[in-house]
Amino acid sequence: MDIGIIGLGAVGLFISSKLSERHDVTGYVRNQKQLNEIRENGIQINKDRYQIRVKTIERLQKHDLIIICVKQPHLAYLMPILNSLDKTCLLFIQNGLSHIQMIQELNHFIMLGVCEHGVSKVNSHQVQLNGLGQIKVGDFQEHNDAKHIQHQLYASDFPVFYDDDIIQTMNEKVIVNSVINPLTALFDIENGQVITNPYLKKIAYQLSKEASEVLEMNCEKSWEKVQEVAHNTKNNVSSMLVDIRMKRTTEIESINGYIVKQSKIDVPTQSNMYHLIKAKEINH
Ligand SMILES: NC(=O)C1=CN([C@@H]2O[C@H](COP(=O)(O)OP(=O)(O)OC[C@H]3O[C@@H](n4cnc5c(N)ncnc54)[C@H](OP(=O)(O)O)[C@@H]3O)[C@@H](O)[C@H]2O)C=CC1
Ligand SMILES: CC(C)(CO)C(=O)C(=O)O
Repeated sequence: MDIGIIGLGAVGLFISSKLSERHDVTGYVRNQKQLNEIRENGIQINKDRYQIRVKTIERLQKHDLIIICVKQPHLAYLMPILNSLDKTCLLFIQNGLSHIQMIQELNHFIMLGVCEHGVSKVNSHQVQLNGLGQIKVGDFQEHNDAKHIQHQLYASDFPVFYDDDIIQTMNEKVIVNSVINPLTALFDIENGQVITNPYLKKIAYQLSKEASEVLEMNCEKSWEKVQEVAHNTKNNVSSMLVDIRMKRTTEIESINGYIVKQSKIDVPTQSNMYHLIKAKEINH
């Protein structure tokens, strides 16, 4: 397949490299320095090197599939650029849920994805794989072809699965992120401490409960999932903590902000997380 990948951060670099083994991959970046470094060094994951074509975003062209791996705050900028392309398949891989509204306006076949790999960016052309997980993809609208595309993307060392209820899976993930991400970002701690510190664990439970009520999910199952992810990724630095450390805008609007906006009931712990992270962002 001819595949374009927008955003060569942790997730984009990882996906581009793995797909480049079987597909024709073009990565799109927004700064010339990163472009030069990838052209010069290729992409490095742990000790392996991969070569892909790389261009700046202004030169985006149509591909059979375009995978969008930028963070939520950067999606709005891409909307007119994507809409100027002839109709094709777009796959959005973001944490959070606020993009669901935005992408409805796109005149393309749209798929959504959930990334469960643990990857962190070492520098502009190098990522570290902390844990091989999987990617789940599903159709956003009816009559799409996510199953067919999933089949083409799948490889045993790069598992991609079809999910016939991707929104449900994204709801489950946003609950986990609404607990782990702000707590780790506020206290500058690794994921595991959210459940090993007894005081934080109480707040974590309250966050999980509020989010589950708003999204009409089973509270106990959600809490089990939060604990499972916190345990399995106990030594990870969450993506929100990475953003806070790098003094970048976080995805709080699309995670806790989304839950607060969706809520018809009072969700004080979720609302507090939202305001505390926004307060930290102001200091950047
Ligand atoms: N990292 C992880 O393990 C996981 C991440 N996710 C989710 O995946 C998404 C991506 O995360 P992650 O890869 O960690 O994020 P990163 O911040 O590492 O990467 C995002 C990349 O997008 C680039 N970018 C932003 N705007 C543009 C643009 N207009 N054109 C081209 N490139 C652009 C950024 O460029 P620049 O460097 O120039 O700013 C950056 O390289 C997020 O929603 C995240 O929550 C989900 C699961 C796990
Ligand atoms: C699951 C978790 C919390 C893993 O770090 C994540 O998705 C993130 O950091 O955004």
